[in-house]
Amino acid sequence: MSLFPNEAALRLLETRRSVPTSQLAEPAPSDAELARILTIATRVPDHGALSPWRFIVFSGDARHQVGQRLSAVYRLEKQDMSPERLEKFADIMTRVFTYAPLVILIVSSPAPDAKIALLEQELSAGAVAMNLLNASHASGYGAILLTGWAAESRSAAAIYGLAPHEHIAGIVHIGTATDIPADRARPKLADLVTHWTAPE
Ligand SMILES: Cc1cc2nc3c(=O)[nH]c(=O)nc-3n(C[C@H](O)[C@H](O)[C@H](O)COP(=O)(O)O)c2cc1C
Repeated sequence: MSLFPNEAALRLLETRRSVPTSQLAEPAPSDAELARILTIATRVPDHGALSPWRFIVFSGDARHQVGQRLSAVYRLEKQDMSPERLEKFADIMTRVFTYAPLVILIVSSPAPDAKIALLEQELSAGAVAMNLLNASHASGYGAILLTGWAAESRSAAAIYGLAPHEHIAGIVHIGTATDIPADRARPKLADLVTHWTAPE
């Protein structure tokens, strides 16, 4: 017996693609839509039911305010860069959370003393990211998962208030797509799938 066969859901999964931040505009999901998207995002395989992830949401002015702080610590962290490059990238950091109207950090927050392997907990955070992208798509919004310095730097992590054992699994930018981007070439299944058979 199937729980919930749904051709429309399959079509939805088949059509999801990332929307570049340059094509993400207002409006963002409403608070109610966002609550539903995030609830769906948490519906993931999670060995030990640890919920080893959490979200930090940036909207409105908070996106500019965090950008100012990111830019300041970027300047401190990258003092070996040439002045021109430093200026260029520090300026980008002021804007890096403002391209889309809504930005969500997925924080991998593994339970420090759990018996479940760290990799399994981090994979669960990856599953959260994927569900978040699909739920955004199903809600009629465009989204993309990005990383980069703002996701990797420990100075940036301090700005978000991460604990030492936490990491950014991804930064998801969400908005209304101004255009439907062309799909990229997808991997050929035949290159990826083998069927194991027992040796003779
Ligand atoms: C963990 C992770 C981090 C990523 N970081 C970036 C990034 O910083 N910049 C980027 O252009 N794409 C990044 N990507 C790729 C995009 O999220 C996306 O997969 C790609 O644009 C292809 O789009 P698709 O989702 O339609 O396949 C990342 C993907 C993953 C899984």
